[in-house]
This record gives sequence, C-alpha cells and structure tokens, in this order.
Amino acid sequence: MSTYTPLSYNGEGYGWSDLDELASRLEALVARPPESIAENASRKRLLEAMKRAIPELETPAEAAQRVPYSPFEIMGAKIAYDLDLFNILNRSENPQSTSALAQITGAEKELLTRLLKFLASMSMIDEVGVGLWGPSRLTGIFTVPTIAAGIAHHTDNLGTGILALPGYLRRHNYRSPSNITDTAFTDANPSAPHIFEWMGKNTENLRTFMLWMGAHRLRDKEWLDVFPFHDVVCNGFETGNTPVFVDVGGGIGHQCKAVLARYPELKGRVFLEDETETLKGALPVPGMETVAMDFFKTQPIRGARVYYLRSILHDWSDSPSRIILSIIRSVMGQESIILIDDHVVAELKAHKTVMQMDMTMLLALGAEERTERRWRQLVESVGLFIDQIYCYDEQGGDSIIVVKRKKGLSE
Ligand SMILES: C[S@@+](CC[C@H](N)C(=O)[O-])C[C@H]1O[C@@H](n2cnc3c(N)ncnc32)[C@H](O)[C@@H]1O
Repeated sequence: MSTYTPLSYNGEGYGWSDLDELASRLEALVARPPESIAENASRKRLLEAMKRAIPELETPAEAAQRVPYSPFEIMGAKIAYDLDLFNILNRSENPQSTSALAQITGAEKELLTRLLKFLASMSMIDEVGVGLWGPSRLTGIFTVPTIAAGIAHHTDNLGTGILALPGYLRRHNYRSPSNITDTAFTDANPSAPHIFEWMGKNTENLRTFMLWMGAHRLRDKEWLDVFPFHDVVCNGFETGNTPVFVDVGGGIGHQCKAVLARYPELKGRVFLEDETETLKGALPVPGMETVAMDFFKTQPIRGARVYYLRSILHDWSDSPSRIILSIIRSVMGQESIILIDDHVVAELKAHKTVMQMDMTMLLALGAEERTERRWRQLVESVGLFIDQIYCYDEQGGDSIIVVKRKKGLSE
C-alpha cells in the first residue's frame, strides 16, 4: 500500500522559489493568452506538461477535490447546454445580468445564480462582476454544434452506461464482454437490445450522436493530410463510372464530403452506406450517392477502389468484425483496398485520448480499441493483410490501416 509522501524540493529538484517563478509565468500566460490557438508543438507540449503536473503536485485533499468531483464538469456543461447559456452569452454584445438571463432562459433567478457561479468556477463562462456574466473561451467552444453534441452524447446517451460500468464488470468477474447486446449500456438501458437500436428509436439521441461523430475525432491533422489519397486513389485507377470510394457505415457523410471537397479531380462514384434511419439525416453532398445497407448482411458495391471504414471496427468485437471484413473481402476486385480509419493503441504508455475511447467501446459496445498486434490478428484471420499504417494523431492513435487481400485465397 502506498502512502502519501509530501514532495520534497531539496537537492537537485525544483525549489519552492522555482515553482513561484513558473507559476508567475503561467499566470501571465493566462492573463494574456496567445491571440489564436492553433496547432503548435510547443503549445501541445506545455499543455501535456501542465496536465501531468497536476497529479504530481497536488496534495491528497486536492486530489480528493479533483477526482471524485470529475463528473460535475460535464453535469454543469449539460445544464448550460439545456438552458442554451453558451449561445446566449456568446452572442451578447455586453455582459448579461442574472435577472436578464433568468428572463431569457425561464430559470428561477436564485437557482440560476448558483448554476452560473458553478459554471464560472470551471471557466465555462466568465464572471465579469457580481451578478454579471459574459463568455469565456470555453463558452465559444461549446457553441460549436458538433462539440456541444458531445456534451449531450456523453450525458443523454452514454451517461447511464458510464456509471454502470464498475457494477457490470464486478458482476461479470472482470471478463471482457464480447457482445454488443450485453454491456454496461444495455444493463442501464434495457429497452433496446443494443445502443444503435436504442438510438434508432430515439431521434434526438441519434441526432446528437451523429453530430458528435463529426467532432469526436477532431485532431490537428485529418487522415487526408497524411494518407496519399491523390496518388493511391485518384491516380492510376480505372475510374469512369466505377465505384471509387465507398464509406461503409459512413454516418451522415462527413468523410465523403471531405474527400469530394479536397479532390475535385476524383473520377468515379462515391457512395455513402449506412442504415436507412441514419441516412435520413445525410448531408446534402453533390456527387455523393447513398445506399441503405446492413454491413453484416451485404456489400452492394462490388469492385470499388476503396472501402473506407471509419470508427466502425472499433465498435465491434472480433467475431462481428470478421463478418464485416469477410463480406467486403468477397466483393473486392484486383485493385480494391480497405482503408480502416481507426485507433491503434500504443503498446507502451498509451495516451488518455485513446484509452478513454477504449473505455467507451467497452461500456457501450462490448468492443475495444486495438493495438497493432490485435489489428493484424483480426485482419489476417479473414484472408487479408495489413500493407501499411499511416498514423495521423499520436495521442488518439488515429491511423489509416491499409488492408489488402491475400493472394491465392479463394473467395
Ligand atoms: C461510430 S459510427 C461511425 C460513423 C462514421 N463512419 C464516422 O466516422 O463518422 C458507426 C456507424 O455505423 C452505422 N451502423 C451500425 N450498424 C450498422 C449496420 N449493421 N449496417 C450499416 N451501418 C451500421 C451507424 O449507423 C453509424 O453511422
């Protein structure tokens, strides 16, 4: 059992005066942050260091304030989302009084005061003066519809499952689930056999999930920044009227849209495939054709250059994943490839970004994020092989895994 030892700053380590200086510099940074926050290696390094510093520097009392209260952050964000506070404050030209906000939102003033103070204490809004509120940086971020949808998804869709996971694992003697119909989510939401059917029956929940799909993997780089799409797909493939890009389980078409926008030279047909209910919300994208399908039963487009699977196989344990891949394999032509756009978990010191995704898969779908070794096992078990892996985000392990058919195997 480990006991708490207060940090000692003697010897060669930092002294208290060094920490004071570091704190002053950070305070100055907070007071005058860079004008625009964009991809920058130094910024990312500093942020990572600050996050890692917290569990190293806090006392037990501070840790007790942080970890047990961590669900309160999303709870507060969801209340603000429901009251539309982020949008209201972000579009107001002047700070708003509590009375004005009570009138706009319909919330009782006394209660609203407490909620606003709570939100300000977490930097989600700015407490400009006593009873006076304005937007903070986070307020603006939470007005982005896809990011706001993430707040709704993790409360309305996943919230009960998140809280149910410890009990679920205890009751299952800490064995990996392998079935989407037997998860912490289904324990907490027995009204449907699994989460996708549950969301299919709840239009608003499906809408927030689909919106969130447009942001949950927002990274500094997109897959198309790293994968040589032009060389591999636009060049040298007999196109004309042939299918060139098939987004299998592509949701509402974010990636078809991105491909068509970035590669106007792309010849051939682009297909968005998903379930009928999901396709009802498909984005209007010129050049994108929609095909309703069930990827466990069929692959209606034969001989396409690319079968693209983004965030699909991580939703499923090996057995259903093998069905999805085998069906695609059976319609692949000589030049077809599968692009799996998913996470590859580092064997050592995987980042929180990918590990919290792994826990999401565990609790909601009885599935997992895979290491490279696990990906190879999976694809090789159905007569395919991994040709190359292009990682485009280290923390998330986001990668394009290029998969081809093993030669000489019959269909
Ligand atoms: C995690 S989402 C990924 C969506 C999209 N690829 C993206 O990255 O934004 C999983 C998708 O699989 C679809 N899906 C689930 N079961 C399916 C099935 N049996 N056949 C076809 N699509 C399915 C869902 O509707 C959803 O759009």
